[in-house]
Amino acid sequence: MHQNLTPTHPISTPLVGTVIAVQANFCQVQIDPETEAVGGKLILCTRRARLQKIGVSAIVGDRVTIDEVDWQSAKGVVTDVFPRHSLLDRPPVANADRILLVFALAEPALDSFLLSKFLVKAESTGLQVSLCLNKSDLVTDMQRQEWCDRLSNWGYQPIVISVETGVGVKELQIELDRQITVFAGHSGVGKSSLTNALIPDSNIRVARVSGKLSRGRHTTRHVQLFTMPTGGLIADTPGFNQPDIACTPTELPRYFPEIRQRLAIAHCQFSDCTHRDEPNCVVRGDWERYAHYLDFLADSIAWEQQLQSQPKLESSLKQKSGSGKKQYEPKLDSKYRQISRHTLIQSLDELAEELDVD
Ligand SMILES: Nc1nc2c(ncn2[C@@H]2O[C@H](COP(=O)(O)OP(=O)(O)OP(=O)(O)O)[C@@H](O)[C@H]2O)c(=O)[nH]1
Ligand SMILES: [Zn+2]
Repeated sequence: MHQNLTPTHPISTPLVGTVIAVQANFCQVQIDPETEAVGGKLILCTRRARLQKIGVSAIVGDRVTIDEVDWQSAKGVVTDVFPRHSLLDRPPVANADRILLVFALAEPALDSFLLSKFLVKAESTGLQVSLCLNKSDLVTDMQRQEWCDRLSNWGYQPIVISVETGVGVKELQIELDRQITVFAGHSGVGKSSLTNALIPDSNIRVARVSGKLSRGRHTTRHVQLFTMPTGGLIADTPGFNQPDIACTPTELPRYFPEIRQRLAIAHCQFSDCTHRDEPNCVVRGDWERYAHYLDFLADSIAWEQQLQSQPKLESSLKQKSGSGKKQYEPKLDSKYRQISRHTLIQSLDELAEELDVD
């Protein structure tokens, strides 16, 4: 897969791809891998003026059509942004399929309360949540098994790996095939090591460039998707590292598989049961994370009270109802900022340089 090679025969446009990096009004789009002759190529794009006028912006993960491609310079124009099937706010990622929570079995020691908090935060996105336990080389088989059994009671089947020895890494890569996965987890668990293990040599350059870009002078919050050889895309971002409980007491029970299981087979007497001290509650009981639930319930009550005392914020996404499936339309910018052609070309070239595009 070579970048910036002019195809030997005409390519019919528009082409469809995924936005893998965004900065200001520019984005890098990876053409869908199955596209004939140009699949996998990276095209640096501006947004078509019409999209800019109506304020449609593209974020990382967006599916877009591109046109007016100059194959010599690998530059083009985004002509349309497809509706999103999911939207994460922090980090801003469209169409993510799954959150992969990475924790270490040791160094740092696995803290069940912190893990629980991360899990609740991950569940609150509504995306599929998977748990990956790294550094299996630092624990005995028995310790590993104990954690797996314990987490199975929480409703999770962890994927156990060791980036150090390579155990489980290939299997994880296959598992993440054809999806957009957002990595989350606190510092030191091995997220960066895992990202490097999952990205082949040819992409390491991108990872390094990303580091440079994230320190770049125009950059505020940078997210980038990396392509794995299996075709899956991963985002390793700092956005998830504060697992604060930011949901209402009504929402909280949905984020515990144990509670979901209990409520699937029985009902509490009160439909608005908080599962704390109400009579005939089917949730309250002798299960490991019930204490965590009570703790987070107190946080969620405080969060809701704080929210109610604040002026209502405008929703950051516009939900389209229809076919029964949730869809999110790209949000409209509140302002349309006119950029001079000179600034546009200059910024495009700067971005191209930063992204290391010839
Ligand atoms: N023994 C062992 N050490 C590992 C493994 N994976 C990563 N490490 C080490 O753990 C340390 C932290 O790894 P990083 O990849 O920097 O962790 P991170 O989660 O990206 O941390 P931040 O960059 O701080 O967010 C490094 O010293 C790694 O070499 C593993 O599977 N086994
Ligand atoms: Zn109850």
